[in-house]
Amino acid sequence: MAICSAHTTTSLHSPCPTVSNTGFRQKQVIFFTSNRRSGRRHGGARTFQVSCSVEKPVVIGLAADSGCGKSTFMRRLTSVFGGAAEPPKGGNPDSNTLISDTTTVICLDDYHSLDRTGRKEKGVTALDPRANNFDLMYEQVKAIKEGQTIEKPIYNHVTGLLDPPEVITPPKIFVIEGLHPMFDERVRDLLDFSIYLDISDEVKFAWKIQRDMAERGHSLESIQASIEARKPDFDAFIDPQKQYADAVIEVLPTQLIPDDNEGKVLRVKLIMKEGVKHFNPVYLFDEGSSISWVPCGRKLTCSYPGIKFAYGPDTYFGHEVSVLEMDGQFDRLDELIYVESHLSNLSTKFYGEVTQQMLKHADFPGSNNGTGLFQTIVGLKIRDLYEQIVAERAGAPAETAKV
Ligand SMILES: Nc1ncnc2c1ncn2[C@@H]1O[C@H](COP(=O)(O)OP(=O)(O)OP(=O)(O)O)[C@@H](O)[C@H]1O
Ligand SMILES: O=C(CO)[C@H](O)[C@H](O)COP(=O)(O)O
Repeated sequence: MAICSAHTTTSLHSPCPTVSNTGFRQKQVIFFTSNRRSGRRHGGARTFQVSCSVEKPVVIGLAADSGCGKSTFMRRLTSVFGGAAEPPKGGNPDSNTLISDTTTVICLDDYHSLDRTGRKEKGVTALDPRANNFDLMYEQVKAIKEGQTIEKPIYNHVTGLLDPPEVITPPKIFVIEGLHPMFDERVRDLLDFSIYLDISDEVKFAWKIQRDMAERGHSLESIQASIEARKPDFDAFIDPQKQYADAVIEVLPTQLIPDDNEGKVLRVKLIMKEGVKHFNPVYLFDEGSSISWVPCGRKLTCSYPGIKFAYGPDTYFGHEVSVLEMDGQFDRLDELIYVESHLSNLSTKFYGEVTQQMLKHADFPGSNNGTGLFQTIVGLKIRDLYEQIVAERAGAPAETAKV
């Protein structure tokens, strides 16, 4: 079993033992501290007493712009593993980290090297690599992957300052989510699986308005200005990461309503890279064929503008991919079972698990459309990938369900 949990005393840089060991060991912790005013930081090693064991975390990267559904996706992923995720107990109330029994999700905003004032003074956005410490990101993700405990900085979104670091111990599944998980080649190479949430400008705008106007009291003009100010850096540093992703969830305006500008009905594509170890793309009806399917009728209730699925092979940044697409939205979530029964390679443990997950989180954004459906499916694929990696390490073939 994997987890190295930190206590508060003890020794130096030793990896977890190579045999299962539930006793305490002394261990080096890689950390960085920062000066709130200057944004300058220094690093070092502190020693902790830790309990170690052999299993090393599987590392997942999730990239997207701010406000594009990363937190919602993470809640769906954690739920697939059966637990609820919470901030570290007794830690900084403004921590960005979420921990469940199986997963630890860290937010890469914590590797901002410049605080809000520092960025303003230097005239750079948080998306600019110069505002982020990729060396530390790499060292700490690598350390976690090797089973070591780290002391990770915290970027406080409430104050805009860099807070004192928090201790992160290696979980079974370590998720790094944020703006740049695939930007730095060294970090990218540590990922066992990567996902990019590709939200089109029109949809991003609609979601931002919904959240920032309704929930945060921002004006329409300020939301528009903030999106436009970020756009050059988004195009230069964030968007190109999608070429490296093993799965991309692309969210576009519907094609079912001519000239739709409401952004409520969505066309969502799940782009799955072929040939990725431990990842078999989902397919509709017949693997490798090109399919167009309108399921509305006796088994699926559809009000205007209906629902349309498509599936087929394609290329994406020179890679062979399979693409599953859903345009439209569900009227009745319980009827999703009809769609689920026509999909294969879902990596569910039992018939209807996708539908069950979707019903469980019917109140999450996107539960009535392809965003929720594909996020749930990717969550199941990650569970499958994790189980295969663990079984491989143990020298046994994974007992994975391929419903
Ligand atoms: N699938 C979806 N359908 C509709 N709206 C969505 C969807 N996903 C997210 N949103 C909207 O976007 C907002 C942000 O979602 P979420 O908090 O999951 O994104 P995030 O990427 O974690 O944001 P941030 O990085 O700013 O914390 C939600 O409050 C909701 O308004
Ligand atoms: O792009 C972002 C990722 O979440 C944020 O804008 C960035 O982290 C800066 O945060 P804040 O706006 O709170 O200073």
